[in-house]
Amino acid sequence: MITPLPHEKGFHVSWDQLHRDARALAWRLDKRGPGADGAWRAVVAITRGGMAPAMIVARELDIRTVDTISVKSYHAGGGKADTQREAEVLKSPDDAMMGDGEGVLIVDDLVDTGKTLELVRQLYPKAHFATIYAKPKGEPMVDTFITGVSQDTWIFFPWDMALQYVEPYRGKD
Ligand SMILES: O=P(O)(O)OC[C@H]1O[C@H](OP(=O)(O)OP(=O)(O)O)[C@H](O)[C@@H]1O
Ligand SMILES: O=c1[nH]c(=O)c2nc[nH]c2[nH]1
Ligand SMILES: [Mg+2]
Repeated sequence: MITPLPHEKGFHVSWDQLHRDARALAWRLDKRGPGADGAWRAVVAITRGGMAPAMIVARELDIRTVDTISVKSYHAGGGKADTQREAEVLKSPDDAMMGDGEGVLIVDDLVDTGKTLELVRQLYPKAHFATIYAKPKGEPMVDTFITGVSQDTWIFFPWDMALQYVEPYRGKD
C-alpha cells in the first residue's frame, strides 16, 4: 500500500459521491460487452477497494455472476518510498469462469501507479478493466474510468473515513 503522506492534495469522497460515480461507470459500460447483445458475462472486484464499486456496477447492469481477485502490493525494497512496487495475487477468481477474461468486467476503486491492474491484465488479457478514479501514471492500464485526479492527490474513500467534530474557525480565547 502507498501511504497518503507525501501527497500534496486530498480528494475526499463521500458515500453519496461514490454511489453516483459508480453508477456513472455502470452506465458508461452498459451494452459495451464483446457479444452481439453487448452484455457482460461477469463482474470481478479487485479486493478490497473494488468491492463496493463492483457491487453497484453489478446491480445496475443486472449481472449475477460476481467474483473477486485479491491483490496485495508492497515495496520490494522494504517499504521505502523510492523502491519498486510489486504486486502479488493472494486469491484468484474461478478459473473456468474467467478463461482469458473475455466478456468479464474487472472493477477497482482506482488506478494509481497501475501496478495492480498490470498484474491482473497479464492474467486476463481480454477482460475489460474499469475504475472509478484514475491517476495519470495508471491511465494506460484502465479501459474505462470516470474521474481523473492528479498524481499528487490522495483519494480518501468513505470506508476509510469517519465524521468527527471540528473546532469552529473562530475559536474561544
Ligand atoms: O495502481 P496501484 O498503484 O497498484 O494502486 C491502486 C490500488 O491500490 C489500492 O489498493 P490496496 O492495494 O491499497 O488494497 P485495498 O484495496 O485492500 O485497500 C486501490 O484500491 C487499488 O487497488
Ligand atoms: O485510499 C487510497 N487512495 C489513493 O489515492 C490510493 N492510491 C493507491 N492506493 C490508494 N488508496
Ligand atoms: Mg485495492
